[in-house]
Amino acid sequence: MPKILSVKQLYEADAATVKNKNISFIDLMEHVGILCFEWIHARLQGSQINIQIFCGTGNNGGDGLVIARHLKQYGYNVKTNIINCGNERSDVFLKNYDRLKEIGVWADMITCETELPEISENDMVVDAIFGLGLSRKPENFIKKVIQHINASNAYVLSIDFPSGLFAEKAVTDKDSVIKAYHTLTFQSPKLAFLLPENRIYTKTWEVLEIGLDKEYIYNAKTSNYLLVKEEIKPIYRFRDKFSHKGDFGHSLIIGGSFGKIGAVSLSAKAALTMGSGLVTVHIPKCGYEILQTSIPEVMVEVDGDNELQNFNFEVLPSVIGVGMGMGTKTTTANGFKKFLNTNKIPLVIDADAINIISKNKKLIELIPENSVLTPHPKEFERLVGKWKDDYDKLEKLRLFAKKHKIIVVLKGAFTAIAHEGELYFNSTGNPALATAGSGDVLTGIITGLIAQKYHPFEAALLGVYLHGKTAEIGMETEVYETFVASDIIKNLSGAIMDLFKKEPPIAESNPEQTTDTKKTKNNDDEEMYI
Ligand SMILES: NC(=O)C1=CN([C@@H]2O[C@H](COP(=O)(O)OP(=O)(O)OC[C@H]3O[C@@H](n4cnc5c(N)ncnc54)[C@H](O)[C@@H]3O)[C@@H](O)[C@H]2O)[C@@H](O)CC1
Ligand SMILES: [K+]
Repeated sequence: MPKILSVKQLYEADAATVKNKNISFIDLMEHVGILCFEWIHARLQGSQINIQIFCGTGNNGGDGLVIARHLKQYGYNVKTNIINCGNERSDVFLKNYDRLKEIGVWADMITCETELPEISENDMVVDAIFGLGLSRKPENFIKKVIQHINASNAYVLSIDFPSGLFAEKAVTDKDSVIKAYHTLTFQSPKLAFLLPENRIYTKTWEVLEIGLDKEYIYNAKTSNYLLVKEEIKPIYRFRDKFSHKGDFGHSLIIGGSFGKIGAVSLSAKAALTMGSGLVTVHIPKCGYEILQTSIPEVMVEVDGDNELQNFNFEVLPSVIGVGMGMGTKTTTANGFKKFLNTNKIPLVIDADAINIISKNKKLIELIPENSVLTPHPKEFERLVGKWKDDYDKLEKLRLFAKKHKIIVVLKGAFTAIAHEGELYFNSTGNPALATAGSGDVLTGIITGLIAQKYHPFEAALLGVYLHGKTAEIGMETEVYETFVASDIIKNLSGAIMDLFKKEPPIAESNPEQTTDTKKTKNNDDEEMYI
């Protein structure tokens, strides 16, 4: 599983690479710079637009100088600007400064006194001011340069990080961070790119595999992972030829109220389509005919007139998905509490069931171990209270799931799945999933998987991944707006088939050979290399 490494680990990986691969740091930087150059060259194809490179004086700036040299040697129109306000310069920055001079290019020094260079909106800006080494928020003159770049409307490509964005803590001054169109980041996905509050700093991003020491990375301990196809594929289980429906469990979907029977229908249909052997719904009487007519494969039990009150189901399910469209009326809340007091069956808890629990936190203790909760951020906030920033939110998520021995699926872009102190960020999906009923379908999918004896944690990983993938498949023929929750169910089959689609062969990254990048899909409409 791609690990999300910390800043400390990335520096250690650098050092381990230099030591174990017998490569100097300057050669490693050359390799990295060439990868970035190739990325740009593949897109510009020799186009004579103006490229303005802004370099700091650390190693991120060093990367910028390597990129500038290679672009220049390929005949591009490059202007290199060095932000020259401090006294510190890294060795490899200085070496690359000399190498640029050797091909006859003198970089422009922008000091605190000089005018800022003009940037046209037709220029391309390469931002190599700060990367991993950002130690404080950019201020004064450097902040002015950043604001100047942001105001230009030019296409900005950031190297490793949008300058001014911290890798591991929240931004406190939004005006001191580059707003990039795209970021080429090195070796590991960065936690900062997965947080909604940072979405304004880079529209899209991708990871360039720069060939850092594999052994170091293999042994590095982390509690944050990006969930990609390679890790999901082995979770999926093929069916045995002699299997029968009894092998695939019985899902019970509990929820619905007058006017909200659709939510249960979607969950039930999703559980069924995901492969649950049997599906029963337990709903108020007002939904009986709707369900019997709309999904003939599903069995129906009723309770209460317009909302649930007794939770007195008769079937013996393998798993229960509960809460969708259920409402939070006192009668329903009381029935749900009684149910929690006696229930021992694993649960997938969503929507109003989460809201009822939030209003009476003692109920959390009644949730069976290894149950799955699927809140969206607002529901999660009702459960755990407000957070300071997105980093704080993730820690709350990690602790909450661990403390209660449950799995929490915090929905959103890069849905985070928390289990035993670890976080898994989903890489599939797009804004098409921001549609009514999308969450109800996810609950149904996870319920249907648990019914088939997937461990609830595996069911959450596989379910979230497939749910996201359906929207990517949908965008082959539709647009975000027209994609609806039923389309998720319709595309489930395609999402599973996609797990086994052959990818084009991928070359290993090696600092001595500089032509490869590893590819995987991510972000809304860009490809991510990992
Ligand atoms: N980790 C890796 O795998 C590799 C990293 N490389 C590059 O090296 C970068 C890290 O280089 P460095 O450690 O030199 O760090 P940076 O180049 O990100 O910045 C460090 C310099 O900026 C100064 N600084 C930090 N915050 C400042 C602020 N707010 N105002 C003014 N000055 C500030 C520091 O004092 C230091 O001089 C990476 O981001 C990447 O671009 C690559 O060249 C090679 C491989
Ligand atoms: K940068």
